[in-house]
Amino acid sequence: MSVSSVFRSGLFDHKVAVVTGGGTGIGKAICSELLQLGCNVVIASRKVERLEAAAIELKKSIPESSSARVTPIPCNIRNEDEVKSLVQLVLKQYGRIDYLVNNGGGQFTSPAEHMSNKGWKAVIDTNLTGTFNCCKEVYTGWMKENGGVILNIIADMWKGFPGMAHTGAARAAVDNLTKTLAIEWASSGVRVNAIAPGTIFSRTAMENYKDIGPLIFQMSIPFSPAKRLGVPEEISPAVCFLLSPAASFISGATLRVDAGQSLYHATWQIPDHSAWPEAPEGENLNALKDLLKSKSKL
Ligand SMILES: CCCCC/C=C/C(=O)SCCNC(=O)CCNC(=O)[C@H](O)C(C)(C)COP(=O)(O)OP(=O)(O)OC[C@H]1O[C@@H](n2cnc3c(N)ncnc32)[C@H](O)[C@@H]1OP(=O)(O)O
Ligand SMILES: NC(=O)C1=CN([C@@H]2O[C@H](COP(=O)(O)OP(=O)(O)OC[C@H]3O[C@@H](n4cnc5c(N)ncnc54)[C@H](OP(=O)(O)O)[C@@H]3O)[C@@H](O)[C@H]2O)C=CC1
Repeated sequence: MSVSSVFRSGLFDHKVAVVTGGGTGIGKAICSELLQLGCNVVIASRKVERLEAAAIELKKSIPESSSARVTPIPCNIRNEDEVKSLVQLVLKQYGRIDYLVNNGGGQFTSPAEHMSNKGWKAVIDTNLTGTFNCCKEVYTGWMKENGGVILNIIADMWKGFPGMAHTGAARAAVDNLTKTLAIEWASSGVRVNAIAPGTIFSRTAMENYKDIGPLIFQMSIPFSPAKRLGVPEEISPAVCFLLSPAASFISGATLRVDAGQSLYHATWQIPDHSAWPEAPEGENLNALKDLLKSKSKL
């Protein structure tokens, strides 16, 4: 099926997507695009006021000719009971869940040695366990019998994630979970994929890092081959593609939407030091020492 026919033919009409963190940043751009395509959207996250304000804003973007609706449902994805209740509420209201986008998540910056156990757990519970909770409840509640598509948002953790060890570990785990679920749930007709964004600017993403937010986003620019930051509207088309029938043979894949950032420099600076263990004695080490001596004479 060609991409143009998918996006023109109303294949998202009357479908239902649950998007965690759908009221801000990347999630909001995904919802906006799905609504444009005729899909009903449920946005789920913790901060009720912000969620409801986002739903009002998103409603305004729905074309008059469209029957698509947006529904805010408060939910902390870390809490299994709240996720169960989210799925039940969506099924009660809409009677189906065609798409799950696990976008809700985040972290704080800290060297690993200074992370408290509580902080580590908060990030693992949010990004790994929260994603698992949503996948499991949507699968058992609907997709097991009816099929569907799951899309997990992860991060550029391919070279480790110095400064954010908790999220690096959680996102790498979700990358692996994506592959496992793609196989375990294939026989239900469920496709499971992930997207790993590069550094994506939005006001809400920046504000999460408080005073250092503007600095860390600005400092990221030289580390992108694009020499600019991405914006949420550069992630949402890839999400819609992977949800759509145009991706009907894609499962267990992680798509990097990062302008090549993951192939380029790492941001973490390693200071000069002499703490590394010595290389073994021998002719190669002697030759290396000779090289360094001659270099120091230059
Ligand atoms: C430019 C670089 C970009 C890198 C690429 C990635 C970018 C993004 O992902 S941008 C999106 C950012 N958005 C978010 O992060 C939103 C969601 N984030 C959160 O909700 C928090 O960061 C959270 C995951 C840690 C959850 O926080 P919260 O609900 O407040 O959790 P707790 O109250 O249970 O706190 C638990 C515990 O966590 C530690 N902690 C939290 N924040 C910090 C911090 N800023 N610095 C150090 N430690 C932190 C702390 O131990 C907390 O316990 P208490 O000390 O008892 O409060
Ligand atoms: N911006 C970037 O550079 C990158 C972002 N990402 C990831 O993309 C996703 C979206 O981030 P982005 O839009 O940039 O940033 P935002 O901070 O705008 O979005 C994070 C969203 O997650 C929701 N959320 C956080 N914790 C929970 C929870 N426990 N339960 C339910 N919802 C939760 C937040 O809502 P609330 O606080 O109301 O719960 C918020 O809507 C996140 O997972 C992020 O880590 C990945 C790579 C890069």
